[in-house]
Amino acid sequence: MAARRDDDTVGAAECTEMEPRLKEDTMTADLEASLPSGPEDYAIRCRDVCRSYGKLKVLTSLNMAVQQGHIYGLLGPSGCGKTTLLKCIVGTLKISKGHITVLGKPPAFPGHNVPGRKVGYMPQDLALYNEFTISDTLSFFGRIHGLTSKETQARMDFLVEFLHLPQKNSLVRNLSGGQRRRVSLGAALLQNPELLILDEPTVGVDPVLRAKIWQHLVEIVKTGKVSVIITTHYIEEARQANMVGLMRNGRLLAEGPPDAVMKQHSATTLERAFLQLCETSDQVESKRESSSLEISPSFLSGKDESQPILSVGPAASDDIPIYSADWKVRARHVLPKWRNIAALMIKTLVRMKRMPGSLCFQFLLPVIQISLICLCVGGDPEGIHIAVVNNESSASSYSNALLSFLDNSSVTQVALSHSEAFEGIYNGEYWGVVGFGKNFTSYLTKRMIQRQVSREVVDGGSVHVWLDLTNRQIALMLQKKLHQAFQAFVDNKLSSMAYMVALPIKFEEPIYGHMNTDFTTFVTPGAVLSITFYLAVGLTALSFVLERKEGLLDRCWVAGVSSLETLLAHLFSQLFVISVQIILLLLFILLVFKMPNEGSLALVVVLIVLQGVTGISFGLVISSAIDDEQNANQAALGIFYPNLILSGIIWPVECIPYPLRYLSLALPQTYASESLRCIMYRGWGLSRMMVWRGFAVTLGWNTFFLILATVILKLRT
Ligand SMILES: Nc1ncnc2c1ncn2[C@@H]1O[C@H](COP(=O)(O)OP(=O)(O)OP(=O)(O)O)[C@@H](O)[C@H]1O
Repeated sequence: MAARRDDDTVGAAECTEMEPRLKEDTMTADLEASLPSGPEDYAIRCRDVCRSYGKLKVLTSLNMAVQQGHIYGLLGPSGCGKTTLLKCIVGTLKISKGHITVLGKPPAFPGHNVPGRKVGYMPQDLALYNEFTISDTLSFFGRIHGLTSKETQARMDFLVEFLHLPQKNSLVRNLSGGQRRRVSLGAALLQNPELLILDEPTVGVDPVLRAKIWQHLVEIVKTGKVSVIITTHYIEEARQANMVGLMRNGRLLAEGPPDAVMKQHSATTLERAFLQLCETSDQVESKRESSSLEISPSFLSGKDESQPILSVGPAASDDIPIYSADWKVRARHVLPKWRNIAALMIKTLVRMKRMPGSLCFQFLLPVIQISLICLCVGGDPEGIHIAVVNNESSASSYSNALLSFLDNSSVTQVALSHSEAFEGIYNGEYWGVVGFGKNFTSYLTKRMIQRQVSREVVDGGSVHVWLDLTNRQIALMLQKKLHQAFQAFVDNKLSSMAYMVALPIKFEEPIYGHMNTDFTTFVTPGAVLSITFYLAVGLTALSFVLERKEGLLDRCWVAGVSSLETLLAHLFSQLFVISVQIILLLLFILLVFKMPNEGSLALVVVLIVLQGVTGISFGLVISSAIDDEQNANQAALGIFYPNLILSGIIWPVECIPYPLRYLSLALPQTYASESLRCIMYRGWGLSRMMVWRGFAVTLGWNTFFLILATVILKLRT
């Protein structure tokens, strides 16, 4: 550890430097603290640090120095900016102005383990995974810090005893508020960090344990290798700190050893000294406001405000060194660490294991959805009532013969008189009226065997149909069923001579597909992609939102996990879920619903998996960009319907008018659905443009979404 000097005069000298700025409050500091000799002796140095939330200035030109091997108590009223300052120090918040060094380098400097193993951070929020046990929690952070399981176990045993934690296998969600705070403190202490940053660690902790925690902090800093910065609302407990910084309205009012601060204000308690400082500060403020014309320009400069009334820290104007790292270190810093990815993946899997109901639901949901689509969409309507007005009375008439060929499962015939039939269709009771004239049999026979017949014979020998066309699918089905019944009737009556009454258009065997291909066959490939995509969006859209809200994202970041590692870990663990979903989906559509697959099953699987990855990536974009669950849900849901409609999944793209069609073609599922249909129904491979472009578009969207999510996450942490 670098040498420190004990010098009572330095602080006084530095205070003297400030005299012109705060003449009326001249305070001769009687400082007993050992002062550092060089910049490397400071665990933390903040110079001219500014930070705002929108228009709200939270930190204004703040200067602070935490010496190596010291406990620094950061005190101040609620809302004065303590948490904001700590977040700036650990690098989870960016400062708008100024300079911060932590353990000798700026936070997040390449190759510097801050954030990382060197810092133990206990945020104000609990930032714990509720589904974890105490043991899971400490093991998770142990893995991230690269501790061996033996080391983690040893530290865990110590911390459980030291912090009076319950059984290691107790679930965090079942612990009391105070117990959770202690687990959170344990996670910060786990890897024996060089710098401990503790945001109100003693809230909700009983006085005995509070004293024990302070005793532990005092002990660990004794080695000189560990420094601690701690915020607390219990001002008096900070007397055990080597230094205290009293903060108000985003700046330090005073910084010095607790005894010196108390002596300065002839106060018997630190709390009293703090109150006096606040009063003095208020008086200075009001004096400055009332006699602003008499005050020297230097008083008015922003820098004055930044200087604590009592200070032992270095002058803010010290030269700021330029830090550099060679390209290898930079490259290593950017590259994701598999250790962290593995730790995060294990974390997700453990959480899944702890929620088996939710996991089963996730696995079964796609199967339920595709089953509903196959069962309910695209099939022929059944039990459709039609009114039959048959003016022929003979049982052997052609009308009766023809009606006997009508598919009874789809069409229910109701024999009625002409007036009843039309009254029924007008009342919405029937979807159609089928009428036969009284000479239908004789006229039809004439039509079939005579070369030339009158219009009256043609008309009388025709089946007359009046349809309710308000439901196109039902009307189309009735037309199809009547044509099929007539064809079957002709085949039956004329057998080999049936060709004589055939239409002059002949549909040969289809090149691809089957004569009786239904709408379900068209919908299913697109539906499979759409289900996979949206379930993946749903799985990930909230992942960061909740973690960010609970402070978990920040905590992991301070532990040294990068944005890219977080993204990749989410991607890989969700891949496991979507793989199971896809296997179940395929089993159902191919084996249960017997959808044809003429092409390569491997291509089918790869395309569906890639669409799942696109969904995950898109979910990650939502999750990175949006803070609030409701907004994230709305974004995921809001995009669902337009995408479904525009992707040609439920209706052909060819029906979409220009220029909307260009938008449709650019969407992730339009070409992909077409590609999947080509593979499954035409048996095509990757050499066909219609197949490979589905893969290309999907890969393009994957890359775009992943880069976008990484950039957003990086910018926001
Ligand atoms: N994300 C945010 N967006 C907008 N304002 C914020 C945000 N976080 C904090 N603030 C505001 O910044 C100010 C300082 O907040 P901060 O949490 O740093 O205070 P604090 O001193 O830690 O308070 P406490 O002791 O109550 O935790 C407060 O006025 C707070 O409302």
